[in-house]
Amino acid sequence: MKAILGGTFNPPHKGHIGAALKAADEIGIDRVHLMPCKLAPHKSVGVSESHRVKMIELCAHNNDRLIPELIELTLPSPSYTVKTLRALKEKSDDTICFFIGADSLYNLDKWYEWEHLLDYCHLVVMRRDDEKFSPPPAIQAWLDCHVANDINVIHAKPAGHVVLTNTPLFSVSSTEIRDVLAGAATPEKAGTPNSPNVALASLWLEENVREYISEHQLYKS
Ligand SMILES: Nc1ncnc2c1ncn2[C@@H]1O[C@H](COP(=O)(O)OP(=O)(O)OP(=O)(O)O)[C@@H](O)[C@H]1O
Ligand SMILES: O=C(O)c1ccc[n+]([C@@H]2O[C@H](COP(=O)([O-])O)[C@@H](O)[C@H]2O)c1
Repeated sequence: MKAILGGTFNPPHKGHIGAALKAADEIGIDRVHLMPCKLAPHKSVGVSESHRVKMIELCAHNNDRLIPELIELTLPSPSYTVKTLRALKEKSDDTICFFIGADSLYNLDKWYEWEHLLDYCHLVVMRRDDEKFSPPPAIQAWLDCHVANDINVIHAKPAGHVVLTNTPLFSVSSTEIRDVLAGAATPEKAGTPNSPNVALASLWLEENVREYISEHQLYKS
């Protein structure tokens, strides 16, 4: 069984890693593959693919439960997940558990051929915010048909189910980190080592990722 967290990872942060490892614990999988997209379908990305890959490799270097999965960089863009899953299935028959945050789940019906996602994988949903779990009606109706009430089902079946995990909340996003780093870069907002801005980036970034960002002057406004 292969667990995959797809993302833009611009930059990767401890929210991605913490939530994914807790979700993996919950479903009884040891390792999580971090899969950077080539071009996110609904986002513009200001940082090069090679920087995003390097930052993922640095995260994997820190924790042997994390493995980079770079298949989307070899596929045409944009990175539509259903196409990626098909490509993965051509390479290996492994059962795939595709991890997404609850915010991604809420928008799932906007994804390319979204109703076919479960032909190729189980979806594992990580909690993302404080609010009550409240997907829009179309997604809720779809969940009613596919949610696995017993976790063992994803070990017994090759695809077709959604697991709603109970992962702890990691209240951070790449957007917040980018904003903080861009703000800290301007003279009038320049952070001191004790400022909340710098503290937030230090708190949520892996140390070697923070060093990499600083060395390559990423996210400066
Ligand atoms: N703090 C978090 N807790 C749980 N899931 C998360 C968290 N951050 C990101 N994810 C999930 O990880 C996947 C990849 O996220 P992504 O790389 O877009 O990060 P992001 O922080 O949401 O980025 P951005 O702020 O740029 O939109 C998505 O499915 C997203 O929902
Ligand atoms: O397939 C799609 O249409 C689709 C639309 C939005 C996001 N995704 C995938 O979802 C994952 C998280 O995306 P994002 O934009 O939150 O970084 C990443 O692997 C994207 O390729 C996929």
